Amino acid sequence: MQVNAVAINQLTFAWPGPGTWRLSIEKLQIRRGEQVFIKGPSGSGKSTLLSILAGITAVRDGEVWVGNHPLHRLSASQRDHLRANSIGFVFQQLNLIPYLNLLDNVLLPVHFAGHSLHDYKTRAAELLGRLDIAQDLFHRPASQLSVGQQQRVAIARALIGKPALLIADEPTSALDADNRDAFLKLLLEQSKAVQTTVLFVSHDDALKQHFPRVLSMQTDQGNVTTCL
Ligand SMILES: Nc1ncnc2c1ncn2[C@@H]1O[C@H](COP(=O)(O)OP(=O)(O)OP(=O)(O)O)[C@@H](O)[C@H]1O
Repeated sequence: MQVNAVAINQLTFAWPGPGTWRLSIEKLQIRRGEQVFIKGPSGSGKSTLLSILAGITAVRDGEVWVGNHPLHRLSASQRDHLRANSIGFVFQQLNLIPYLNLLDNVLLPVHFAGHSLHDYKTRAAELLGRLDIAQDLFHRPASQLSVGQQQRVAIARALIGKPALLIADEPTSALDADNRDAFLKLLLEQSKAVQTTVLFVSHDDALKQHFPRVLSMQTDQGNVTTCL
């Protein structure tokens, strides 16, 4: 049976507090291996949706599945476990640890997931090689890398555990057009190589041409966002 990478049914979400904004998604299915561009104006709920899918924000109304894991039924610690084992992240601030060397940065998610680092060292080196990072850089602190190299290390780090899902939140917004396209190409190629489903959020409409599927977050006059 084909299991979706993401399935949402009858989800309604509101942040606690006085705000009127709501997220309402009746049905959304993303197949394994799909590469999806998520767009929407500021405040439309893109980060909220990613936070729900990453299991950081809990849902009470509706169903949210990541693979065959029902996030709506999991405890906070079960969601932490799922996040550490099944989800990779790339953000605009690449969040490399400047004083750790490049290999150790790539291996961080393995460490957090509680796996043996030894088992992943070869894979980290292979991944960095595919991303065109020379071996003599592996033991340099991340702070000594160029921005382009840091981006490639961030891709390697996000994919080291072959996560089911890669969440990319505005990772290209600080880049010029050439760097942006190169980064995106590598991210999509390498995700495909490990069959990771990609959810890529950006304000930049020009990027949607790189993605087979586009989801649009739209907010109506009643301040309710849905995802089409
Ligand atoms: N932690 C929070 N607590 C309360 N309200 C929040 C919180 N985070 C976001 N919101 C509100 O939820 C709504 C959706 O915000 P969200 O950050 O998800 O939008 P976004 O599309 O990611 O915006 P941007 O593109 O500016 O990052 C907004 O009305 C915002 O003010």
